[in-house]
Amino acid sequence: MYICYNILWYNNSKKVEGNMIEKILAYILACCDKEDFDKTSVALISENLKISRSQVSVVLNKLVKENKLIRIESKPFYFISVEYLKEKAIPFKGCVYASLDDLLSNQEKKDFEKLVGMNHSLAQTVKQCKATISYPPNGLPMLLYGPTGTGKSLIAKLTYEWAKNQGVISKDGQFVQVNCSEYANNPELLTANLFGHVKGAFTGAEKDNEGLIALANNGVLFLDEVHELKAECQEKLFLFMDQGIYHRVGDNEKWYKSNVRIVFATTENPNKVLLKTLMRRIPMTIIIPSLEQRGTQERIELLYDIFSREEKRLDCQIKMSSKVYNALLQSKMPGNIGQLKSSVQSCCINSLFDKVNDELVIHLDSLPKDLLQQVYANQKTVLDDDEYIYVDDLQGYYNGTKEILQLNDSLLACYRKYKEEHTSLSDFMAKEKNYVQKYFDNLIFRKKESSQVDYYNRGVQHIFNLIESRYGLKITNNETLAIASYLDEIHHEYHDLRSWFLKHEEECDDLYQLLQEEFFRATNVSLEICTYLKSYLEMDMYSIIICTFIFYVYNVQKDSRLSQKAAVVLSHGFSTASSIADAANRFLGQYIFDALDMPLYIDTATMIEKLNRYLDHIGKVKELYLLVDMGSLEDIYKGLHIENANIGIINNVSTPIALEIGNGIRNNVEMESILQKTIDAFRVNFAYHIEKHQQKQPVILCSCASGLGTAKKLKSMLEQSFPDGINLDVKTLNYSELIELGKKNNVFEEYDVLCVLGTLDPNMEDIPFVGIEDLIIEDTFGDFNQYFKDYMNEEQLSLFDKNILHNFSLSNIMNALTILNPAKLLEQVANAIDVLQKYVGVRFSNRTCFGLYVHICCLIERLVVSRNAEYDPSLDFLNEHKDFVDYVKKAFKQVEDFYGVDIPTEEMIHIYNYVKNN
Ligand SMILES: Nc1ncnc2c1ncn2[C@@H]1O[C@H](COP(=O)(O)OP(=O)(O)OP(=O)(O)O)[C@@H](O)[C@H]1O
Repeated sequence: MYICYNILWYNNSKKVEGNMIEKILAYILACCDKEDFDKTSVALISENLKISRSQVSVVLNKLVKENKLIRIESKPFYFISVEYLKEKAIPFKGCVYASLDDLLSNQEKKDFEKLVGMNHSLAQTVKQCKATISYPPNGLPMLLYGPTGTGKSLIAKLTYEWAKNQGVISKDGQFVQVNCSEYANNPELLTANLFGHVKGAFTGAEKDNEGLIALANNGVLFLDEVHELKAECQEKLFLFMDQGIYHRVGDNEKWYKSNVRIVFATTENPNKVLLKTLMRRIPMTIIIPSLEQRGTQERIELLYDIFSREEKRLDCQIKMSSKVYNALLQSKMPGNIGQLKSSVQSCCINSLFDKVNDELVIHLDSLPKDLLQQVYANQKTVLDDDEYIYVDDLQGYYNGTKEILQLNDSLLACYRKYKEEHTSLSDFMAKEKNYVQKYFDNLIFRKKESSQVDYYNRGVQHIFNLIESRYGLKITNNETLAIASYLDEIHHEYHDLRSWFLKHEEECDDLYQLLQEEFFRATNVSLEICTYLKSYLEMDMYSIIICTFIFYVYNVQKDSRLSQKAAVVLSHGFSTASSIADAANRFLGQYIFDALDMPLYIDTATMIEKLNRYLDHIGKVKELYLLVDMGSLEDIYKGLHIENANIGIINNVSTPIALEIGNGIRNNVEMESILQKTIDAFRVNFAYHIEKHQQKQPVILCSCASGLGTAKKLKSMLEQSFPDGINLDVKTLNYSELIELGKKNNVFEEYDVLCVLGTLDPNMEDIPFVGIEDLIIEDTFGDFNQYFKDYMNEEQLSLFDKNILHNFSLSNIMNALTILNPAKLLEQVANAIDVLQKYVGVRFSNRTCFGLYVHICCLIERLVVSRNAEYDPSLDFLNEHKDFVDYVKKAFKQVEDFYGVDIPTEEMIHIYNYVKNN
């Protein structure tokens, strides 16, 4: 549909196009001036200006993208001029609104909109409050539990306001707040105030008092600091909570009724301070996070919220020095948001006399004493350059381009470049993969402790277990966590993401189309992941999210050790091949077949071209099964660009044939017998052909980031592990050459590299990597022998396993690899790694620990031996991962001092990669 519009669009001359845009803009502005907003629908613009609907549509979309129009998504859509909104000083954010009311009447924030963090750290809290207060028929009691100053009272009040605005409680229902701590020494008075009393009930009770419970009838009673409520008073509440009836103090005869929703709040552990019988009656306990748990963005937003109120109150602009800003942003505040608020207010009071021309300037000396002390204790803050920050600027800081939107922008920019400059598809993919990988890496290292992330994490784990069994695609725990954090970002930035997407929808769909055509398997896997996620999270999976997953999966997929065999159904017709492949994959319960749908009248050359593009993307395979519908088998295989693999082609494909072949592939049956068995079973008129390409000699490549010396020692340990009579070749290669030249290294030209064995994954396309740690740990070394199945019989394989287990014990490796005292070195490195785990806040798996032990021990030895070697300072890495470098420095200080070495930044990158792949 879009393509069609585009053709029309470009067919018009520029001048006509310019006139048309002007005309439409002027028409919409005139309608807005007359407040005839509903005359700006596509149909009415087209009718009044006599321009075709499709042209109007294209212009309107373009103008929304350029921020000249706002789109109101009612039925039908209509459009508001941004010039008009600016003239009328009507504030707006984003370019799409659900209704005109949303845009025009929603200027004053109402109920939860006043709560900073409602879409972020408090999103779950707000959801819980809304659900509890509106639970039929009369809401349920709830308890807000969190440290002082975290906003419990505010949340209670906003819950009440929300319920009133939604009509959950009636307009006359009041919010009645009682602070139980004020009555700590006089519990009887609290009882009398709550339940009311009759005249003469106690000394001083000169007249009847109906009490706060009666006052809160049809509204909300908020009992703050409920831990101060004495046990007798808690007990008195039970009957009221159960049946809504009570006696006034001094009158045990008459029953009173009140319909009240109760919200409790406490700073103390409710299970310790409240009666169990009371806790039983409160079905919902909502935990409110501390200021520290809210994250920097939200803290800035809070600062903006508090400061802008002070600006209104003082009727002036406020600016603060960057030191003040840093202190307010970074200081520890046990009193949480309450303390942040009072600190800001005290800054304003202390600076009041420095007000010049309606501008209040806040310097460091206006900070409250406790913050000032923290500033002096933290030299870094004091040494910052002094600049001034206006309160209005803060908005830009927390609204600043969100990382997820930045990622999307980068993905689209790269796609645009690919289209405009016709760069190669593989370069384009490499760049896109990089953006996604970098983004996910950052997520791994960002703090992400929230119940929401935990929830996503469990879901992602479950989904990837399913994906692993179907597609053989494995991801690490860290990757699961990164995906969970990505979903958390989607959830938090949903509104901005949605606006972004609507603005770029057409381009995202184009990108998706390209990926779908070129990257079959990654697209299929991603679609399946997104379908699961969609039902799990109940959120729309925009095409840009699916594209992100495609890039991600494409990257992970290349490491998959199961991709040694590929099978593709190739058939004429709109979706014949896809249908066969899809049905077979479903029956087999595993993803075996890709599909290439071919137009009916495609010639053989074009078909082969398409097939070759497919082969380029699937990477290295040892066996390729081609299931075709017709055509000469010879013509096809002769044109294929595939090396070092056997190709089995069979014609007259159908679903049963695909099933038979898929079953053989799944059970690892040899190619020839699969195809012969299929022919025998179906006995129809079809043929197969196997094209055996000459095999290069197999080789195992040892290459270690810790140096060529380590690689050579590994080679000899591996050779000693081969059973007698096995003469597989093992070669070594310098790690930096491997990284720099990749598959252009001669060894790849001459040999069929089965896998790379070493200390750090060189991340090579299609070449599996086995870390030494995989051989040390019994659970994972089993994966290693799969590369030798074609070269050893069962008996030899089992002997090989035993030898590996014995030769590759940690102590054997250490003894073989270092000349330093291995036990001492290992102990020191292990201690340092323990400390590093604490700093980065991530627990390393056994596998990562073993990998790091071997890698770092070898590194230390290398540094000791080549003390004067020069290293690249890797400034980019230093800048991007300052914290990590600091952690490593601190954790390894003792090791460095003991051996008199300095771990260079270049090496930190390797350590970082280990931790990242944890
Ligand atoms: N999320 C928020 N957005 C905006 N302002 C907030 C937020 N949370 C708290 N505040 C403000 O911080 C101050 C302290 O909040 P509040 O009194 O509600 O905390 P509390 O948890 O009830 O404290 P306490 O336990 O000491 O009674 C209030 O002025 C409140 O308006």
